[in-house]
Amino acid sequence: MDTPEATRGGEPVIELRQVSAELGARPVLRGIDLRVGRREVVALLGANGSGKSTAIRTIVGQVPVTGGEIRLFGTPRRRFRQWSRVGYVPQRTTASSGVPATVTEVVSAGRLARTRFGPLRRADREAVHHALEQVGMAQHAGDPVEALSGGQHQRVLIARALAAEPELLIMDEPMAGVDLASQEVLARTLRAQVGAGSSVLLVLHELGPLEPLIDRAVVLRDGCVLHDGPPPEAVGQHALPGHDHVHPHDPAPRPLRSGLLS
Ligand SMILES: Nc1ncnc2c1ncn2[C@@H]1O[C@H](COP(=O)(O)OP(=O)(O)OP(=O)(O)O)[C@@H](O)[C@H]1O
Repeated sequence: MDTPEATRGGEPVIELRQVSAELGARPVLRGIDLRVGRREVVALLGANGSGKSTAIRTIVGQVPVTGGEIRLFGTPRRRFRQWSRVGYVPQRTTASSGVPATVTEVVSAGRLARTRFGPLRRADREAVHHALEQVGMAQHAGDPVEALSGGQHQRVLIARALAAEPELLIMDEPMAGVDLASQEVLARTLRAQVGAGSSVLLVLHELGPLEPLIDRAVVLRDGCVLHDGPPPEAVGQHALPGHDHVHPHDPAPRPLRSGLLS
C-alpha cells in the first residue's frame, strides 16, 4: 500500500491531477498536473494565452473544471472551506475597481476570511497594519487607492493577501507593470514569507528578482504542461528555442527574449 504523502512530510498544499477547463466552450487547460509541496515556491510560466491565469483561477474556484481533480491541503477543492489559509493576489486590472476605498479598507477586506465577516478586533487591525508595513505602505494607510501608482497598488493587493496570515500564497503576475522599487519590495516580502514557512504558487513572465526563491518551474504551452522541474535558466535557455513575447500589461508592449517561457 502507498504511504500517504502526509506521513512522509510531503503533503502537497496544491495538487492538480489531469485538470481540464474551458472558457467560452474553448478548451484552455487540457489535462494538467501541478503540485506545490509544503514550503515550496513554484513558478508557473508560459507564453501569453498558454493558460496560466486559468490554471490559477481554477485553483481558487473562479473557473470551473471540466475534468480532473484539484486538492487544497489534501481536501478536494469542492469541499475546501479554509480560505484564510490561502492568500490570493489576482492579476492586476484597474486601480480600484471603481469603488472608493482607502488602502486600509482594501487590506482589511483580506482579513474577513479570518473574522468570518464579523467586526475587526484589535489583533485583526494589528495584522492589517503589519501587512501594510511588510509591503512598505503603512504611511499610505489612509490614502484613497485611486491615488496610488501601479506599483503601490500591487503592494496593497499583496498586503490584502497577507492580512489573513495565509500559509499558501497564490499570485498571478505580481511583478507585472510594477516599478523597480516595488519589485524589490515584493521580492523582499516574498522572501520573508517563504522564510516564515509559506508555500507559494506564482505566475511569472520572467523569473527576474524572484529567481533565487524559485524551487521549481512548471511551464505551460497551449494548456498542457511542457516542463516541470528546475527553473528554465538551470536547464539552459539555449536548449529550447524562444520567440518574441509581448506582455499584455505593459503600457508600451515590447518583445522580450524569454526562451522556454515563450
Ligand atoms: N473569458 C474568456 N472567454 C474565452 N476565452 C478566454 C477567456 N479568457 C481567456 N480566454 C482565452 O483563454 C486562453 C488562456 O488564457 P489565460 O489568461 O489563462 O492565459 P495566460 O497564460 O494567463 O496568458 P497571459 O500571459 O496573457 O496572462 C487565452 O487564449 C485567452 O484568450
